[in-house]
Amino acid sequence: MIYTAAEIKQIDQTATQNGMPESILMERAASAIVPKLPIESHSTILVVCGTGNNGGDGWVVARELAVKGHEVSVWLPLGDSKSEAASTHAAYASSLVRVIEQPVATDIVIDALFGVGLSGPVTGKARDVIEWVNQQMATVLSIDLPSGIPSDHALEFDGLAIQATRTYCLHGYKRTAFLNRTSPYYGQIERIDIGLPHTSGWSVLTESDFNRSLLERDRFSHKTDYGHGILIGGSRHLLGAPFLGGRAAIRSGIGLLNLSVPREASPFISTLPEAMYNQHTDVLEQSYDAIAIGPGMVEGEGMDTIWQQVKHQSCPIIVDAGALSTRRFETRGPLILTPHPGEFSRLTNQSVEEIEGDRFAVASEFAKQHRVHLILKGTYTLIVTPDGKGAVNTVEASALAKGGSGDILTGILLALWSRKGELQSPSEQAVLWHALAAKSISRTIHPASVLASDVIEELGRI
Ligand SMILES: NC(=O)C1=CN([C@@H]2O[C@H](COP(=O)(O)OP(=O)(O)OC[C@H]3O[C@@H](n4cnc5c(N)ncnc54)[C@H](OP(=O)(O)O)[C@@H]3O)[C@@H](O)[C@H]2O)[C@@H](O)CC1
Ligand SMILES: [K+]
Repeated sequence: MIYTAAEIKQIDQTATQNGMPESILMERAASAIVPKLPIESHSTILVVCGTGNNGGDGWVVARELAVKGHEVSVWLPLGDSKSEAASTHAAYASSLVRVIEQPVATDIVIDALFGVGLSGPVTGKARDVIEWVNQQMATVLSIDLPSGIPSDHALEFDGLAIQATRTYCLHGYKRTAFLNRTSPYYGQIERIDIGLPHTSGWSVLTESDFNRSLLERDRFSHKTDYGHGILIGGSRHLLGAPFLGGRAAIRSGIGLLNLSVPREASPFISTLPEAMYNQHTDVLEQSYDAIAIGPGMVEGEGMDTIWQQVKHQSCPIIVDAGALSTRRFETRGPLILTPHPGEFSRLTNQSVEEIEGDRFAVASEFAKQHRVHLILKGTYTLIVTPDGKGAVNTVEASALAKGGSGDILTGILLALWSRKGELQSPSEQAVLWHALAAKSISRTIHPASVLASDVIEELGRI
């Protein structure tokens, strides 16, 4: 689960009001973190504590490590704790550890300077403290967040934050763990359960969330059980995209596929004989289980006429690439938009920087406002439902950073949305499948060298 700072504060406050004091939550956090710390018996440890509750967590971790016999120093560069819970812990812990005035080089630095209480870019003496930590050769282990990293968005982040080796995120992840500008500071991330209830609208997708039963087939099934979709794509100069998308749809198990392509694509039809063909000028006579429109299309070239027909269908409609260029949100069935940040910038009139700096909020707001399913692509693709809730894909696959990848995702989406509503979260499963196939093929072909068609062939191998 992923939380904003305000959500964490609310959860914290509810717990406190119901008899679960912050000091106990700090105990819980520390007792869950300490066994996970990669510390050897001879390691020297410096815990850098700030004046808030993040510093309080640091104090309890320091105490526990000292009790276990480690050599622990605590540095309070910003002065004594201002929080009551942290002060209580500090009072006892300071009798067990060495409190130092000047920092010394150690093997391990535990960063408990700032957590979710940071507001805006770091000011004052803390800037020097962060720079000092970043100059050390030590393993840096951050509690909750790398200090200096904001929790929710990167819009005001000025680049000054602790570079962690590893970050232990308390209760849930923070949004900035999945933003391009801030995620590198986290190092490896690990979530720490502190026994509080989960209430977030955002979840994290990992490899284990991929539903492998997607690839199962009933021995008595028929092609119509797996859906009939149509992919409309291509333009005079972009003829490959619909074929990539169509092949991906078939490799993702679609029962029947129509490809609607421009007349100029005729020479390529023999490359995908498994599909049935239409031309863009044909009338959409049949009803389909899902429609995908856009790969390789450009505005003009009959797009408006095609859209007029498509929008009256009541099945799910996946809109990608060229078909995203104008704001078409009125459909009878579910609408699934799949923009990359540049396309999303044109849809929202916000800059790519604004989108990338605050993806979760911008994507959620847009999905709610237009009542659409949104797949905002990127290293951490967001999959958002019309209620503004969503998930972030954390299966990273650098092989997907090339032309053709989006067409493949559209094909997988078409296959999964065609399956007559039998699937839970077809968009999430499509994004995971796409990333897992790319990750899998990258084990035998270097990611720089992987072709979009290699990813398609891998879909059936994961
Ligand atoms: N439910 C949970 O998950 C639980 C979470 N817990 C922990 O509590 C942490 C949150 O603690 P928190 O709210 O006390 O804030 P925290 O991050 O320590 O920072 C506050 C300090 O930052 C300072 N400061 C602010 N902005 C600044 C700036 N721009 N530049 C410089 N300074 C700035 C501010 O200074 P002030 O404004 O007061 O002068 C204040 O001293 C959370 O991350 C987790 O570790 C657990 O303990 C319990 C359960
Ligand atoms: K921290």
